[in-house]
Amino acid sequence: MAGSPVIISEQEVAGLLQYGDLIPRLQEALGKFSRREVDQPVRTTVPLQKHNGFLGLMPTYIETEGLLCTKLVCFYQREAGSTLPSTQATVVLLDPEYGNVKAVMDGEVITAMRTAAVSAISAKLLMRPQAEVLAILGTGKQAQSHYNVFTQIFSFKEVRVWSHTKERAEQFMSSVTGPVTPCVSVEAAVRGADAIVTVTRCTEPVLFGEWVKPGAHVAAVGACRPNWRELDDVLMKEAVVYADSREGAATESGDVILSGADVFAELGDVINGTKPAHREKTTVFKSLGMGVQDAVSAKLVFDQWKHFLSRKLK
Ligand SMILES: NC(=O)C1=CN([C@@H]2O[C@H](COP(=O)(O)OP(=O)(O)OC[C@H]3O[C@@H](n4cnc5c(N)ncnc54)[C@H](O)[C@@H]3O)[C@@H](O)[C@H]2O)C=CC1
Ligand SMILES: O=C([O-])C1=[NH+]CCC1
Repeated sequence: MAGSPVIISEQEVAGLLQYGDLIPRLQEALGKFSRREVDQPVRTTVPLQKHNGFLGLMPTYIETEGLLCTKLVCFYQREAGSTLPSTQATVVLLDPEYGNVKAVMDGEVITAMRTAAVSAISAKLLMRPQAEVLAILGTGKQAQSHYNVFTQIFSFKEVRVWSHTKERAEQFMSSVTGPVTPCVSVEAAVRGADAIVTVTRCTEPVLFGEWVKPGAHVAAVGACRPNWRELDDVLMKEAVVYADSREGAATESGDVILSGADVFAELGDVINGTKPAHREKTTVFKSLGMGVQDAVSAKLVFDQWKHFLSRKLK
């Protein structure tokens, strides 16, 4: 019989989700997605014109796991200096047999951590093993989660960060626990970098191919609308381009659509061994974010939550 849904708060999700559990589950899910074992349409978006944003609906069903889930995410192009959040997300887990809601949980931590974890998987597969310098463009929530996971699983000698405002760069520097070099320009941040993460709210290119070291790996995380850009045409055309979802990139990514670049493979194809990882070349991983990533993250949270509850009741 269907019970009442449980509500899991942002603090609880943060306490229950660990990169060590998340990364292998996401890697497995990306492989399944590319083997067409997941029902997950491209995100539906409803424009919120008055507020310069979108509501994204991200349903997913993995029949073999009995996993039915949807995320609701609002994302905005905020004015410079706005203190309002640029994304707000909620994840809903359902029982596929009864159709009832099992859990409603905060989606902020899930969105921050699963996106960074997927970028880390792209770097694990596509970055040169001897990579020494990481550059992060942007200093918001995604910049923080990317800093955390990249410094946790790789050994960079230097991490550089660029922000379009000095205040945001200072805030970022004081919020992270490890060393970081602030840079005055994008060019200064990315010249000579082996890995570059773009996590800005830019709608025009901010990262130019002429500055990128040949053989570098770029995880391009922002610019999730067909007319938004973070990377220029030179970089998109020179690099081997991978995406989380080929269909998603063709529908939502301004960097892919407006540059006319080909998507060589999905990350899942590399995981499945059906497409090669061109580590020796300049690579771009175009991340749009997928419902399947939220679904497996939410299942992890819910399973952990039930585990702790049953221990408490003993
Ligand atoms: N691929 C995916 O799965 C996901 C992508 N995103 C995208 O990642 C990006 C970052 O998200 P959050 O960190 O949550 O946002 P945030 O608002 O916390 O941080 C955005 C950063 O971009 C900077 N920025 C804003 N306007 C800029 C401009 N015109 N030029 C350069 N920098 C600018 C801000 O100073 C800040 O450092 C957004 O584009 C968001 O839509 C977010 C969630 C998931
Ligand atoms: O996957 C996601 O949650 C998002 N992608 C772009 C904005 C939010």
